[in-house]
Amino acid sequence: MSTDSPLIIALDYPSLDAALCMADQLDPARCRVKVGKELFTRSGPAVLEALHGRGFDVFLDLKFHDIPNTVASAVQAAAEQGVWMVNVHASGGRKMMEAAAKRLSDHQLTTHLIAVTVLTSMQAEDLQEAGVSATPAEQVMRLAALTQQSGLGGVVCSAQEAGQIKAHCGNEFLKVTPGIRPSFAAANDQQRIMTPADALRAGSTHLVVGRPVTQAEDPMAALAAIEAELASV
Ligand SMILES: O=C(O)c1cc(=O)[nH]c(=O)n1[C@@H]1O[C@H](COP(=O)(O)O)[C@@H](O)[C@H]1O
Repeated sequence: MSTDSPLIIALDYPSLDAALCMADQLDPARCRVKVGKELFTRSGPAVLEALHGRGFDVFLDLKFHDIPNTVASAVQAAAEQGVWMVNVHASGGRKMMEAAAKRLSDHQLTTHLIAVTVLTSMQAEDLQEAGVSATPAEQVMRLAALTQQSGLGGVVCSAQEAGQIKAHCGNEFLKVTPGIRPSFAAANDQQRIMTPADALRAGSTHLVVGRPVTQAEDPMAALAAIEAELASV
């Protein structure tokens, strides 16, 4: 099943059971789900099978970053398990991204391949410490352009950069934005944040939401509040 909703719920849980407990409250017609490093490392591919069996589109968020052949093979392995979307780190460079994109097209695999630009938990001083003198916005734009030139279909960025990416890379290029924080939620470890409605207005094509829903006292009420906010855009 696919959905028109831009929402992707991050199932950041320490076990398959906990993730499926949340998934069973969600509706695949109203959102997609994301499987990240903790859950996948604990559960393995079983979680993908379980979520696909429940009708969800799955974003496998393992942020591959390695030599071109290794990343291409990992992306192929993900796509062959039927995931809707998979990601790599754009800072792995053009050759790595081109190899991954080529591997999917050589095997007629239609999984969306996107690249993380600058993590939403980072701000200017974090980049400087890592030897990058550009501002987060400049670095995101540089990596988004490189991602598009390398043949990928979109990026992970913060919603604060989505508008500029839309202007330079077009409407079709996906802007998947974590760091979404409704007014009722805490920022946690996120730095470059935006509310759901503002993120959609800014040009995000997909909104990744984790703790504001999964750690809420009433997750379904939190999700409904976010949906109501998005309906007003
Ligand atoms: O690739 C990602 O999904 C990602 C990239 C990024 O820059 N920032 C980011 O937060 N994420 C993921 O998005 C989710 C955000 O979760 P919350 O902060 O709980 O809403 C987590 O699963 C992160 O791993």
